[in-house]
Amino acid sequence: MTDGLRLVIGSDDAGYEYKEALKRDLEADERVASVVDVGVASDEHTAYPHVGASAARLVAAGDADRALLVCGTGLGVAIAANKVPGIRAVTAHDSFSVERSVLSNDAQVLCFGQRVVGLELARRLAREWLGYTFDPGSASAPKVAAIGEIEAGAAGGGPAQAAASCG
Ligand SMILES: O=C[C@H](O)[C@H](O)COP(=O)(O)O
Repeated sequence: MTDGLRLVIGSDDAGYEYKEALKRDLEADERVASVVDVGVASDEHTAYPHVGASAARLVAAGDADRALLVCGTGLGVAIAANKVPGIRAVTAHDSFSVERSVLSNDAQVLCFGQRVVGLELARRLAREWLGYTFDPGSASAPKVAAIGEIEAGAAGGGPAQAAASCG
C-alpha cells in the first residue's frame, strides 16, 4: 500500500460515538488516504445489518481497502458484513486478535462493540490495525484461499473442495 488505505467507517446508533471518534483518528492518520462514512448520522437510526452490508459492499467492489464498523457488541455488523461475498469480517477487542485478523485471516473488516470495549482501547486497536498488511506469500495464504473456495462452493450449491488444500 503505497498511496494510503482507503477506508470505510460505519455504525448503527449504538456505535455512533465511537464511530465519530475513530473517524477523526483515521482522518488524521498519515497512513490513511480516505475515509468514507456510510452512517449513521447523529439523527439516523439505520439498523446494523444495513450499515454492515453497505460498508462491506464497498470493500467487495474494490472501492475501499478496509472497513471499520461499530455496533453495540461488534457482532451484528460483523455477521452482516460477512454475508457479502468475498468479505472476511471479524470482531476483535484485543491486540493479538486484531493483528491476526489481518496477518492470519486477511480480514478486510474489523468490528468493535461500543458497549464492550473502552474507547481508548478501541482507538489504540484501530491504530495498530492500520499497521498490518497481509502477506500473500505467507503460510496463512492457502488457508485464506480455502475460505474463498468454501464460499464459492456454497454459492454453487455443491460441496466445497477446500478441505484437502487446508493444511
Ligand atoms: O449486534 C448487534 C448490535 O450490538 C446492535 O448495536 C444492538 O442490537 P440490538 O438492539 O438488537 O440488541
